Amino acid sequence: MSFYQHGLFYSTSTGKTEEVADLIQEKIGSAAPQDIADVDVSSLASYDGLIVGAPTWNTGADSERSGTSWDDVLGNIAGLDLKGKPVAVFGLGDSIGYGEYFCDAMEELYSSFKASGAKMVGHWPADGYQHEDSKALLGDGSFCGLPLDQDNEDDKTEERIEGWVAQLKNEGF
Ligand SMILES: Cc1cc2nc3c(=O)[nH]c(=O)nc-3n(C[C@H](O)[C@H](O)[C@H](O)COP(=O)(O)O)c2cc1C
Repeated sequence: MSFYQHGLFYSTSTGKTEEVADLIQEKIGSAAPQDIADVDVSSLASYDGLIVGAPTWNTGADSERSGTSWDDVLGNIAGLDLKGKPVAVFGLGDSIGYGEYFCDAMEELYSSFKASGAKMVGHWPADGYQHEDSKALLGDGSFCGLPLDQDNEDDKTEERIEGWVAQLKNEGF
């Protein structure tokens, strides 16, 4: 029996990231997903590990790409002390309609949590996606987290989550 407590936090505009958060919860067995809008971000420090997810909107902007409540709290998160805590990012996007900007907002979550000292886990190979480009690419052929495309590839989502969750467990999550 594990006494680790993992938190799962998301934001959404049209509900797709919330649906995916529910599926991730089912596969990993974390606590119920919470909308980051309903949370005092200082409480994030009380978890043993975090999974955090956002959609990408605000195409073409330099920052605040999620278009959701994350945009208001990422600065505060960067200032928290999450030293050594495993944190994994997922993102929702449209790899065809917005193929130059696929899941860009993942990069903003990644950078903010990384600045807090968190141990970033859950990088994911970019093979098998249809995007042209993304800020969330790390330069080594991987994304900084798990991108999911409910607009074009929802048939791949469950398998991707299962693979990612298995990887997180191998990475000490
Ligand atoms: C106006 C608009 C802008 C969008 N911009 C992007 C984008 O820049 N990059 C991307 O990957 N997806 C983009 N998308 C797709 C959404 O991220 C995608 O539909 C996502 O699943 C929505 O998640 P949500 O329902 O949780 O808000 C955009 C969608 C709309 C309608």
